Amino acid sequence: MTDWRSSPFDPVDDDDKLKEECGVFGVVGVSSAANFTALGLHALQHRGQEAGGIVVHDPEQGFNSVRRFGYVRDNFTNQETMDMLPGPIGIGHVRYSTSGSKGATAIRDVQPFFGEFAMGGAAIAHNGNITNADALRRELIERGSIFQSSSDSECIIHLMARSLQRNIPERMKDALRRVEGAFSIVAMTRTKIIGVRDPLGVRPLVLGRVENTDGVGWVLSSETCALDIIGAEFIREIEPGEMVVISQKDGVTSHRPFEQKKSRFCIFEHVYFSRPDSILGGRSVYETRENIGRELAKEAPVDADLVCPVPDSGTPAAIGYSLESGIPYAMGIIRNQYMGRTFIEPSESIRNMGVRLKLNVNRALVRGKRIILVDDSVVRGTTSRKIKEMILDAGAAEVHFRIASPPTAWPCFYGVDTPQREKLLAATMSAEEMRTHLGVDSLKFISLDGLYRAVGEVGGRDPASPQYCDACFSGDYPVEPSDQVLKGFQLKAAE
Ligand SMILES: O=P(O)(O)OC[C@H]1O[C@H](OP(=O)(O)OP(=O)(O)O)[C@H](O)[C@@H]1O
Ligand SMILES: NC(=O)CC[C@H](N)C(=O)O
Ligand code: SF4
Ligand SMILES: [Mg+2]
Repeated sequence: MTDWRSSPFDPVDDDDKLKEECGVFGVVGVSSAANFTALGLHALQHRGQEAGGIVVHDPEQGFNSVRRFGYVRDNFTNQETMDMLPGPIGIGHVRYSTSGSKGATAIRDVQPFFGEFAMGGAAIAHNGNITNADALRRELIERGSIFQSSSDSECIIHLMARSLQRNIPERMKDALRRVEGAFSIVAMTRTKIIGVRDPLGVRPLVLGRVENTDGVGWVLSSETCALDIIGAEFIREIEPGEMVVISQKDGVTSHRPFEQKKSRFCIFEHVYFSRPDSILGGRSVYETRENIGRELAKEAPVDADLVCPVPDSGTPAAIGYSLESGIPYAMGIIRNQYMGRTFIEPSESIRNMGVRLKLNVNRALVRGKRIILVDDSVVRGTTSRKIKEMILDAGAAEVHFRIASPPTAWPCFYGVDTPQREKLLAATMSAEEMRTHLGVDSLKFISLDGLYRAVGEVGGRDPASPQYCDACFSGDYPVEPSDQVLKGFQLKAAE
């Protein structure tokens, strides 16, 4: 196996799932920024369940922070903790690691990160992944930086420290011009929150406005679902390559620190990561997923009795498939609501058990029926293989898998923790080999063009200049993952 991920700074590859990413949130101009941030992070919990943190600033008590492993609801609901976080301005982060330590192993890698500069303190929360982080870290360490964590995101703080600019937003601009890869960042100073998206806008970030007893407050969030929970109004998306600097006094100012580029938003946000009640690119994620299901039904029809989703993320696509095909929709698999979005399993047997703990077949419904199972993705095939066994055990006559994304054949280096390439089913098997491996009657994936049509690109994917990042399907990386290439990762062109 190629050891293209190993470096002293890399995590141990102990996990096999395509996991979520991180969620970032910030607010200014409210009486208790920590309460708003805790609510916002709770709404973004699907983006990261390993750990969460909040940093606030209060004119009298200065900066304070709490960073903990686990869920927001367990860490940021008790009064004692919240009393430690006073102030009208704050930012927060929920983490799924892509770099540095994984899981609940090193609290020092939990964000937001904080730095004290000549002009005052600043904290940053980062969603994404820096593709030249190893190179930057080496350079910074050689020049005297003392790192506190093993996270890629910490490089930004050190780059800011080395900048000669006189204020924090300008130092951030300097720092981020050196950073490659994907970043949606929410940062704060004593009086301002700052939101930035990388030039390609790979990760989402939105701006909201919240009226409260203290007047008008401003909010930055990974997704709009976190605006809803605090009663904030969705104003707009932060644009790719844009930096907004927001204070209660001056409102929102927009800056363009980078050279303008054509955007390459992550197409998988539409398929899986974002919450279905969020708005992305002017459209509800739910609506897009239903469209994906409709496209899939057009591309890959099959005669069957029932369309059943693999809950939760397969549900809207299954509804779309059913509406388009006219085959009735049914809840053939029931999800245990007490299981988190992703069950992190250390071994194959526990992994299989994880699927059983989370999903169960509705036996009475599927017996003797030809079932179409719709899921959003097949990564390693653990979920699909187990579900197929369970549904055949329950007496289904046929099982047809329909997948709402193309085969995942390449790792993501932009903020989603994917297994090594060798562990991705589609990296080593053709669609027919995967069908045999999973032991199903048929297996079809939506085409890349079909997916583009479903997200609103009527002409499909423009191969000369793709409208989205789709590297995990196409191997076409919009930013070269330079650290990985140095460690031996083979790009498609090199194969
Ligand atoms: O092929 P695999 O390696 O099994 O990975 C693919 C599965 O993982 C995800 O589900 P997950 O259970 O993580 O989250 P969900 O509840 O949001 O669907 C995804 O929705 C697929 O069902
Ligand atoms: N998923 C993410 O966006 C992770 C952010 C950052 N790279 C970390 O590992 O903490
Ligand atoms: S590689 Fe896939 S998951 Fe990663 S940013 Fe691109 S489309 Fe999204
Ligand atoms: Mg799933």
